[in-house]
Amino acid sequence: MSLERESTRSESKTRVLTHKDYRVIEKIGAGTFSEVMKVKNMKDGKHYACKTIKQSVGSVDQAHGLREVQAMKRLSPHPNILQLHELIYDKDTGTLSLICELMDMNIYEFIKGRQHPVSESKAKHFLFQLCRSLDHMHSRGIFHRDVKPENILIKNEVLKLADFGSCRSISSRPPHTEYISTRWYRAPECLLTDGHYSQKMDVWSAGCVFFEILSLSPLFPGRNELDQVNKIHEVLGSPDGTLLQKFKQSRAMRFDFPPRKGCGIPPLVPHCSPAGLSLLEQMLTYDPEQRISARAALQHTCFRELRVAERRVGLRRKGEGESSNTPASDQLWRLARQGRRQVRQQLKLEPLSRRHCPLELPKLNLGVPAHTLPAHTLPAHRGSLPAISKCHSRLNRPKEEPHHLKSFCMPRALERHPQDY
Ligand SMILES: Nc1ncnc2c1ncn2[C@@H]1O[C@H](COP(=O)(O)OP(=O)(O)OP(=O)(O)O)[C@@H](O)[C@H]1O
Repeated sequence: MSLERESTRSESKTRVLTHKDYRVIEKIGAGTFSEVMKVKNMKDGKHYACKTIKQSVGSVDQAHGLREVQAMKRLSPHPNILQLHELIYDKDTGTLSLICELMDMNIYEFIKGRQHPVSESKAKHFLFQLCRSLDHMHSRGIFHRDVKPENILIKNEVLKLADFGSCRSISSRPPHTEYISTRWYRAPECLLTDGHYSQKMDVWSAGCVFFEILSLSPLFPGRNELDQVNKIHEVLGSPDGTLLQKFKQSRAMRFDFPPRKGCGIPPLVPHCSPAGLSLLEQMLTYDPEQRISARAALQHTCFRELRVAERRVGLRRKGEGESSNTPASDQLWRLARQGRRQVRQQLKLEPLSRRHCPLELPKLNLGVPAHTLPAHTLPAHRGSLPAISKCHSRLNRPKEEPHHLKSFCMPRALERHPQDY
């Protein structure tokens, strides 16, 4: 078997190597479109994750054109983006494998079967890193479109966003016709418009993930798209007339919701601090234009301790000439924990008016082309959950509807059963 390996850094070099370069240790994950194995590099002795794409790829050029590969190359290196080490392409079978850094587990695995809630400081530390990865991505003109616990990987308190197979260029103009995002994490604009959504959809999904880490159950576990909208309205209420009108303008079919008041988010996470709740509510704002951006989220009061700790790590690193052995994120978390009591006391002393939630618009760097394979080689949608995922709540995690359901069934269902809302 001849395999071609291309370093992701020097794209011009292609060399033939044998399968002996990597030894498979065990299977660690599977998705609809890939299988992921833990492998050992026989040369450097290090362990990696090898993601083998199920669909065959026609050529090395096509492999480099895959949006997942393009996005990983464009976004790396970043402390919160999964690092692509190299690509391995088997000419004979058209099999493509992405050799990536190895992580311990995904966020779903981290929370499933837990008896005790994750502390808010830990959940915030994860969310901070997730917002950093999204801000980085959005500022480079790409949005992810499938942020969910299974696509967020962790190792030693460090979080990395993974699975860039659904990502899209921010500069590509809506309507987006592909079927995207996993139902429970799908933003209202994705559910209620014909593809008129943008990077704020990632912020919604991240808000759902934050809630899930805090409460150990999904916030909007819809059984289908119609039920998904219903679940959102149970909590947030139905959108007001102006917003509804805005959504309707970008949907071919008619839909109406009788006014409904939701229960709100606070009773669902009674243990969450006011600052945590404030950020959660801003991330889960129905109107994408009013929803906080990833960049503004990073400046939220909720992350003040982490920002302070980050500055301290930065200063310490500078002082040590960047030679610390402890990962920055570990140090950050430890420092944040140390400083928490101090900050809590400060917060008690501060007048309420100072606990504001600053808003700021993201700087978007437009113009990243979306690289896609021809339709016959690229899967039409990438929304389903990995086979290894098991139900951790009373409901099964969602299996995705086929593409045609997105286009036709949802509006008809809404028209036929407006009383459901
Ligand atoms: N670098 C890694 N380190 C450790 N585990 C990983 C790594 N990459 C992927 N995994 C595991 O494999 C699972 C599937 O990976 P991934 O989501 O990238 O595949 P996919 O086929 O694109 O999935 P999907 O069906 O969501 O599109 C992840 O949820 C994770 O548990």
